[in-house]
Amino acid sequence: MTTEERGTGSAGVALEAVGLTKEFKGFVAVNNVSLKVEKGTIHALIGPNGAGKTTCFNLLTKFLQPTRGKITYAGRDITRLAPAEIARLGMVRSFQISAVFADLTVLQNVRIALQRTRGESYDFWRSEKNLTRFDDEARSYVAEVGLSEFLNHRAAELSYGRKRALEIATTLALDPKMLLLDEPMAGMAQEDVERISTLIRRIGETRTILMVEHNLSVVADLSDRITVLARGEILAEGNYAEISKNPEVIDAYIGAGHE
Ligand SMILES: Nc1ncnc2c1ncn2[C@@H]1O[C@H](COP(=O)(O)OP(=O)(O)OP(=O)(O)O)[C@@H](O)[C@H]1O
Repeated sequence: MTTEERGTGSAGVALEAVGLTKEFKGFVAVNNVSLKVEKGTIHALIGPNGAGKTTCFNLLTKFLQPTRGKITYAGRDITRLAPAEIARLGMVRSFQISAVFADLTVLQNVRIALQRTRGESYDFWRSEKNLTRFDDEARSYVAEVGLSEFLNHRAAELSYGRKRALEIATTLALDPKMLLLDEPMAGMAQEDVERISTLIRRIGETRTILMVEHNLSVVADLSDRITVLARGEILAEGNYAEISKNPEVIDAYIGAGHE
C-alpha cells in the first residue's frame, strides 16, 4: 500500500469545506465555515458550548445537508452524497458504542463489521463457517486497538474505555483512509483517556483523523492542527501553542464559562 492510498504523506488535502453554512429555521448554526484537513494529520474541531461543532461535524460526515457550501473529499465533490457513499470512498465516521453488540464477543463484533464491509449476506447468525474466514483479519484489528487479551470476552463485560476501543476496531474494519471521531473521550475515566489517546495517535500514523473533542489536554496532546469555532464561525486556526495564546480564543472560552 502506498502512503497516498493510506491517506498519509506530507502533501495534499483529504477533506475540504468551502463556505459551509447550516441554518435551522433562520438560526445560523454554522456560518460560512471553510477548512482544510491535510492528509495524514490529526485535526481537532473545538469551541465553547453551542459553537456549532456538532452541526459542523454532522455536515462534514453528511448526516446533515448544508444550506450552502461545498465539501470535497480526496478531490471529489461529496456535498450531495450519503454517509454510506462517503464510507465507500474511505471516509468513515466512528460508530456509537450502541452499535457494538453487547452479547457478542470482541472477535465476533469485528468479524461482523468485516463481513458487512465485504457486502456479504446479512444472515450472519446462520453462517458461522462463512464468518470464520474473517478471523485472521479481525484479530489484526483487535490487536491494533489493544484488545487481544479480550478476544473472547463479551462486549458487555468490557470497561467503557475498552468498549470505545472495540467500537474503533469495528470502524477500522471498514478500512478507512480518514476517520471522523465525535468526542472520543466523552464519559471516559482518566486511565481510559490515556488508553484511547494512545490508540488515536497510533491509528493516526497511517490515517487522517478529524475529531470533535472537549478535553483540551487531549486536543493539545494529539492534534497537528486545530480549528476553533465560536458562534458558528471559525475564530482561529493553528497548532495548540498558537490557538491557546490567541486572546479571542481565550475570551470565547471564558465568556462561555469554560475554565
Ligand atoms: N436541529 C436543530 N435545530 C435548531 N437549532 C439547532 C439544531 N441543532 C443545533 N442547533 C443550534 O445550533 C447551535 C450550535 O449547536 P451545536 O450542537 O452544533 O454546538 P456544539 O458546539 O456542538 O455545542 P456543544 O459543545 O454544547 O455540544 C446551538 O445554538 C444549537 O441550539
